[in-house]
Amino acid sequence: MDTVLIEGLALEAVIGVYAWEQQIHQRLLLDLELGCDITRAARDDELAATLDYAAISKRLGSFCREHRFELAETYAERMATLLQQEFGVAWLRLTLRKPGAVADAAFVGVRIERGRREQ
Ligand SMILES: Nc1nc2c(c(=O)[nH]1)N=C([C@H](O)[C@@H](O)CO)CN2
Repeated sequence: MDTVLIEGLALEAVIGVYAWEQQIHQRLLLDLELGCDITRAARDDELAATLDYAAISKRLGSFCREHRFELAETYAERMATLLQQEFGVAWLRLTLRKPGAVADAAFVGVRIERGRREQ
């Protein structure tokens, strides 16, 4: 299966289990691998035949502006569902990092895979 990539997408979100975290915006970093057969897009040089990484990046930015959750897990799961439902993504691997959340770690976060990966 081919893959459309988005790496290091910086998102501003209200996230965190503590009350003070619900009062501020924090930066999240998102890496996405999106399963997609790019054969027809490449053959026809046609954006409409593939996943538009610019449109997806923009939509995820608006999603973060419209929602607030406590857990990284919740953001990850909800963004995966959005990608499946709004963009028809059959398989995805999503890594969500929360830089600076743990003082001695460069990143903390979650990684999930959803859907069935075709060969
Ligand atoms: N598995 C998780 N653990 C923790 C989360 C989380 O979202 N998932 N969040 C926090 C706090 O919000 C933390 O990021 C603030 O320092 C703690 N553990």
